[in-house]
Amino acid sequence: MVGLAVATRSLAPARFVRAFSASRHVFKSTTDTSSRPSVKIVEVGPRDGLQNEKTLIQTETKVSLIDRLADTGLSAIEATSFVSPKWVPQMGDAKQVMAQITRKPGVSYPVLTPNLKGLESAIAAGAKEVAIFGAASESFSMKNINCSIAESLARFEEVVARAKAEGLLIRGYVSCVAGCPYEGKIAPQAVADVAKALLDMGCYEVSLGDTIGVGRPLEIRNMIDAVTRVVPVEQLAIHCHDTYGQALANIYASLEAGIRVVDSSVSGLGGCPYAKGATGNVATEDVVFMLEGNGFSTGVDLSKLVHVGQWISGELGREPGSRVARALLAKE
Ligand SMILES: CC(C)(COP(=O)([O-])OP(=O)([O-])OC[C@H]1O[C@@H](n2cnc3c(N)ncnc32)[C@H](O)[C@@H]1OP(=O)([O-])[O-])[C@@H](O)C(=O)NCCC(=O)NCCSC(=O)C[C@@](C)(O)CC(=O)[O-]
Repeated sequence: MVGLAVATRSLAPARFVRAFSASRHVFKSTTDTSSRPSVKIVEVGPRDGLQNEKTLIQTETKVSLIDRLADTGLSAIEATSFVSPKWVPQMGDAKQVMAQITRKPGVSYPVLTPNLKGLESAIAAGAKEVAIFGAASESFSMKNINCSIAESLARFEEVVARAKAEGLLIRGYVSCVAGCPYEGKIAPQAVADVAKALLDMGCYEVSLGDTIGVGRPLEIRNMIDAVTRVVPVEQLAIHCHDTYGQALANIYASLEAGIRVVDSSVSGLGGCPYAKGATGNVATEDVVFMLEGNGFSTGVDLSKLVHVGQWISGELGREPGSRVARALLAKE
């Protein structure tokens, strides 16, 4: 908790110092932050968080969100996606977003690219990292990217080859790792097969997405065990939606399995347009609070992050979705 306390003292308003101090007793304190293992957070709010918003959000709001997030210490911020605007209209300003953000040194701004057309646009927009996104469920793959799993992998091979030729980093996603909105339970082996295919084609990391938030810790652990038989745990990330309130528990189970990269969304924004009823990603504020209190270091300034979450929630006309933010703001 010392990392948090230090950040709070130097950067936050006095009321936050009081709020954090009041909650400090729940943590085991350590003075040596350098000895703490680090967990990388991939902030997906500007993409996964906003893609499902029904009302078109101004480009300048998206840009401001990304720039504010970069100022919290986050080192990876998924900025947008170069998908068909007919499929996801909210991401139709991907080019403008990439042109207007301030790229902070040390921060990566990955973007989603489902096909070569998206990749070429991403390259033209100056992206240095792209993400391809497959699924462990045939039905979800059809609904989300209009092709079978096998077709998607063949398509991704082309995307990866071209991206590598441009010197880009490529991240992979597997959706529906615990369940599918159309097929129900998904076998861990199906997840392992797609994850391995993505890694083999050249992804540096594969993020395991519980797209509809139905997984529970034991199921998530069994799924990770199946995946780590074919993919090194160091190359995995976990991506939890919080539909059934299991996200933090599932992340904890993933940490126990050795995963050290966690995707999350500021203020718990989000939901997938092709996964009806699924709520947002786990809130980044809640993940940071849990990790920092459990001996991990995230490099993220929680008080700044809470303010960013409060700001974007205000822009969207709703209360912050993070439990931690609500608790701290209530103390103001
Ligand atoms: C993959 C396609 C394009 C196939 O869609 P399609 O209709 O089969 O594609 P197409 O090749 O037949 O093209 C149809 C039209 O789209 C255009 N088009 C084609 N590609 C692009 C592109 N890249 N950028 C811009 N335009 C594009 C193309 O030019 C054409 O335009 P038209 O000739 O009709 O005017 C479509 O299904 C699509 O865009 N899907 C994206 C869906 C999506 O973004 N879903 C959310 C992200 S995944 C997610 O949220 C899960 C994740 C990652 O967070 C992890 C988890 O939680 O599990």
